[in-house]
Amino acid sequence: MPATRLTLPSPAKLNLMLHILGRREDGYHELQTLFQFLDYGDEITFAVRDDGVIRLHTEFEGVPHDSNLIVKAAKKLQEQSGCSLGIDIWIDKILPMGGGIGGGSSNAATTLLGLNHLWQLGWDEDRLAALGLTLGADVPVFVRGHAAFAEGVGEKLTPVDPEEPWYLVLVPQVSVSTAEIFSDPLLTRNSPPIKVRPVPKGNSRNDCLPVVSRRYPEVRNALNLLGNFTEAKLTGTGSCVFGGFPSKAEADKVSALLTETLTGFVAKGSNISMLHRKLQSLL
Ligand SMILES: C[C@](O)(CO)[C@H](O)COP(=O)(O)OP(=O)(O)OC[C@H]1O[C@@H](n2ccc(N)nc2=O)[C@H](O)[C@@H]1O
Ligand SMILES: Nc1ncnc2c1ncn2[C@@H]1O[C@H](COP(=O)(O)OP(=O)(O)OP(=O)(O)O)[C@@H](O)[C@H]1O
Repeated sequence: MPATRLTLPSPAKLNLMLHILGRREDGYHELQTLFQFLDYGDEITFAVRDDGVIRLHTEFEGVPHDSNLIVKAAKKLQEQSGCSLGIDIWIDKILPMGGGIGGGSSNAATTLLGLNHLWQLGWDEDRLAALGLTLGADVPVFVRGHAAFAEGVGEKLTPVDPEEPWYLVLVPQVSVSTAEIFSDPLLTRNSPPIKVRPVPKGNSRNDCLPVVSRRYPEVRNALNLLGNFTEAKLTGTGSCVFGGFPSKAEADKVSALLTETLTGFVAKGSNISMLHRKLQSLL
């Protein structure tokens, strides 16, 4: 009997560097970025229904049911596969929204992979990643599940295996709109493309940082505080700020000092996403 119920992780990502090379005619930006996953994220439970209805039972503040990327992903997959089954969905949401750690994109990817499994569609990763890209630039890397150097708008992925340190991630209490940052006239849009592989050390800057820290004092403050202990970086368009440590104990020590005034968490960097590790264990 095939499974009819499944709980899957939906991990966060970090952008270890992010360079903006230019702007395309459709307004999207050409990037070079390095994605790594965190062993930290949401958990989504799926239960098959046979009446074709797609229902997300967990409410999101400020996100209507049909605008939720989980529901959008499920509906697109149902439409494009012609599947007559439906799904009940619940999520244990811990990832901040608008934090630059890819929560919405990750939820969409977990939904695509979870439903492909439960509905027994047999879609391969290429097809799921292509559908994912229509939902968001960050969805394909979560579908693939391997740390990657990304180009294009984030969809041309080359798997990489950077070090996997422990990270302290600070979560300033502001939601940053990705579209707002990408439309700022002061954004650097002319970084030279890196042509050498693997990406040489010294390229770890994030071109969004100056614009984000100018607009959001909370982010600037987090960067300054964490910068007293380690190199403090911005992920995506923020708001989250992170720094790497060689051990959990060291990350915990700094966390204990900083999280008196700021929210944050400690998590291990991972080159294979926990979603893929879980799916592998089901086979
Ligand atoms: C900046 C990153 O977080 C790096 O990981 C992502 O590229 C953003 O990915 P995402 O949140 O999935 O972004 P999308 O939902 O596709 O796009 C949100 C908005 O950001 C802008 N956008 C996004 C990605 C990109 N390469 N160029 C852009 O200009 C567009 O205005 C778009 O309307
Ligand atoms: N399932 C979802 N989880 C989170 N946000 C969602 C979801 N569905 C729709 N959204 C909308 O998408 C917006 C961006 O959410 P998300 O958490 O992906 O931001 P982010 O971490 O900055 O992403 P990225 O790094 O990909 O730019 C939210 O503010 C919310 O309005």
